[in-house]
Amino acid sequence: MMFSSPREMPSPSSIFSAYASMTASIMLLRSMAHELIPQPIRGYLFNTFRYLIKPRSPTLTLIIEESTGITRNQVYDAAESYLSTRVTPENERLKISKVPKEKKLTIRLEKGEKLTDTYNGFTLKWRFICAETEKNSANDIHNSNNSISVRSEKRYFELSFHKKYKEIVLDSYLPFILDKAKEMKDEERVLKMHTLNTAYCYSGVKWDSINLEHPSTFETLAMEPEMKNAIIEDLNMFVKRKDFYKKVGRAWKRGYLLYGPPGTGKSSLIAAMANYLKFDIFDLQLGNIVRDSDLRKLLLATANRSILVIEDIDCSVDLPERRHGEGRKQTDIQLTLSGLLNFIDGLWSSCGDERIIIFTTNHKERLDPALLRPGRMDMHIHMSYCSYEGFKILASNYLEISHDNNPLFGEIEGLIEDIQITPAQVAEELMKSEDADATLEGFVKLLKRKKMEGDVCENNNKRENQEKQCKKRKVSCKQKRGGGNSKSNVGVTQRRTRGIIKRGSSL
Ligand SMILES: Nc1ncnc2c1ncn2[C@@H]1O[C@H](COP(=O)(O)OP(=O)(O)OP(=O)(O)O)[C@@H](O)[C@H]1O
Ligand SMILES: [Mg+2]
Repeated sequence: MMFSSPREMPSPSSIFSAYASMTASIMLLRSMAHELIPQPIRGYLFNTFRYLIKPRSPTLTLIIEESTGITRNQVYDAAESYLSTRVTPENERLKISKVPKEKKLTIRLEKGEKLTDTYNGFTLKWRFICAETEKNSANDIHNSNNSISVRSEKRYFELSFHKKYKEIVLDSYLPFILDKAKEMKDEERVLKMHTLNTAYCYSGVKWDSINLEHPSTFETLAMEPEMKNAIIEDLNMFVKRKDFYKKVGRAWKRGYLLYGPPGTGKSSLIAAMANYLKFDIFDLQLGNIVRDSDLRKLLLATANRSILVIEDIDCSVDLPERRHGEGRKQTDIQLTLSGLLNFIDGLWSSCGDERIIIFTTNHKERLDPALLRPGRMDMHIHMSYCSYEGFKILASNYLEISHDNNPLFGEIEGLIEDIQITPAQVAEELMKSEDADATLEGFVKLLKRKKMEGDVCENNNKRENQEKQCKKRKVSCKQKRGGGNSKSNVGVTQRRTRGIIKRGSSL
């Protein structure tokens, strides 16, 4: 269609006639297409045309369905947990529930609820959708008269964000949500302590479990900070090295030997490790196991992500004699600790992941050297008497005081390093009263008293040692003592090394 001059405006009648002729052409084309192009191709062309002319949206929406068909969708479950922590005052309807074993209330979004989250400085919009669907039951397809329609709910999340963040969302934001949800699940997990039930002695022993409610954590544990950090680092390294263990062909396990006097926190450290890793504890009291077959059965019944504890192994190594004394056949007794370790190694290499084994003893020197040789246990941890660092942790836990707000700390620092006092004894002293000053004064008196006793004891030991040395060298001890400056020994005590960690080459 042409206009007489480019400056001339088209008249309404000419616009109308142009529109009419364009519509007529489209109608003609449509009817020709109907005649000439088959239906499926026509549909395809129509959709393509629509796609091409549709205005582009900058937003990408991901649909996260509850199930993948066969199994649950982990992203959905993770998003559900994660979003419960992102609830804002904008939300109007939330679902709240609690089941008996859970510690906390569970919060979930109600259908239709929306949430806005930010990640790396950009915004993401979440919407929870719950759509009701109606399906005919499969059995009734052939029998339309009796067809039963089954109502079901389809639940999913819609996650919308700007398209340019697609990579970040897929590679970083969603993995972050998966990790976060795992962390939350671990936190909520109720840990179990499994002990042997000996009531089944004749039909074999079995595990009984109770909730592990030991409150010990690395924060409450009185230990040298370097030693504590070394243990935490070792545990962190262990849990993240699944692929490494697989690559080098080793069982994914770690062994710790805790040794030291009673009351220095060996059992507390085990509980702290379990609470930190969220691992269950299996407390294997070897004294209650009679047959190898029972031991095998018990070990097979332990779960992954667990700590197998064998306490007081210096007592357990006498097992054969004890059993023999009880009238058991020698053939029943094939258990030595290093034999047990080999056995566990073999078992866990084939069926076990993320296993920790901990032996404790009060007398390391009494242990079978085979157990102590390098490579047997990965870490030897010496739990020793309370140091000043340990005291500070206990004082803060029990009395909520620190060296900044109490002048007696200086005096305690000077005294405690020279005295053999276990953290258990310190804890007991600090629990005596709620009055922090009075408690610390009493504690200082106790340390002074102990120091007096300790000095006498240590000086006596020194004299005995000197005499032994003198005898060896066939020199008269009296002569030497007479010539020496005996005063120099008075009041001098040696500082003990507290908390030694020896690392064996890994198992
Ligand atoms: N290092 C520590 N840090 C904090 N508390 C401790 C520590 N050591 C001991 N305690 C306190 O003393 C109590 C007894 O300690 P624990 O049972 O851990 O000692 P243990 O070394 O296992 O003793 P045993 O050799 O007799 O089994 C604990 O419940 C805890 O209250
Ligand atoms: Mg103990």
